[in-house]
Amino acid sequence: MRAYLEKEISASIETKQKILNDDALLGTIEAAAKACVEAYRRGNKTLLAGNGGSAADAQHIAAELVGRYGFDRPSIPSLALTTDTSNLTAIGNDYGYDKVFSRQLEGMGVEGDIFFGISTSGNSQNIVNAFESAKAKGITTVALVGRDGGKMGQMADIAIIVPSNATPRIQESHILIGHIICDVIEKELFGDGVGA
Ligand SMILES: O=C(CO)[C@@H](O)[C@H](O)[C@H](O)[C@H](O)COP(=O)(O)O
Ligand SMILES: [Zn+2]
Repeated sequence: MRAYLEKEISASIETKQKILNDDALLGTIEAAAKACVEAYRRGNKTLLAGNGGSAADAQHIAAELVGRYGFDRPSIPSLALTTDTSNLTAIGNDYGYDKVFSRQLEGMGVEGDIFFGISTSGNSQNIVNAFESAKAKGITTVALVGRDGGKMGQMADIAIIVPSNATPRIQESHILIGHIICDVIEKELFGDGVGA
């Protein structure tokens, strides 16, 4: 058992070490954080969606922004499209599960917003559809994905592709990256900034 636990923890660290060593990948995280800061400065918001564990990540990130991440400051607008069971069940029932995020995005997203689609495969159809709706509305798309990036990695304005094929390892890196982006947004908008 102990050896197995050590192997799993090492695999998580190795995935994060690969991110740290990948200059281009760090550049995509930086680009996403900058896009969010610029969107907030012009009065826009962020929207997020994912399935399963990635739904939890979407909600977690939105809550860091609306509530607080590291220090007290005004609320930062962010909406997870995974939380309203009336929307999810009505849209799923009437239009199909593959429309549960795109329909909400069409109703609540406005030009200049940022939409984060979170998926380990990059191929969840409800997020692929939401990316199409986002593009039609002038909403910037950020893919937080893994493996080869999937369809979302090809479609997104900014594709953050975690270098792993293991779903849990990809998710662990997604929340690390999500936390860092929240931290940068908070410090750039209401703190001393994070430097160049
Ligand atoms: O958290 C996990 C597995 O670690 C699961 O709940 C997982 O998120 C679900 O199977 C998702 O439906 C997978 O979708 P995706 O990451 O390919 O978009
Ligand atoms: Zn999981």
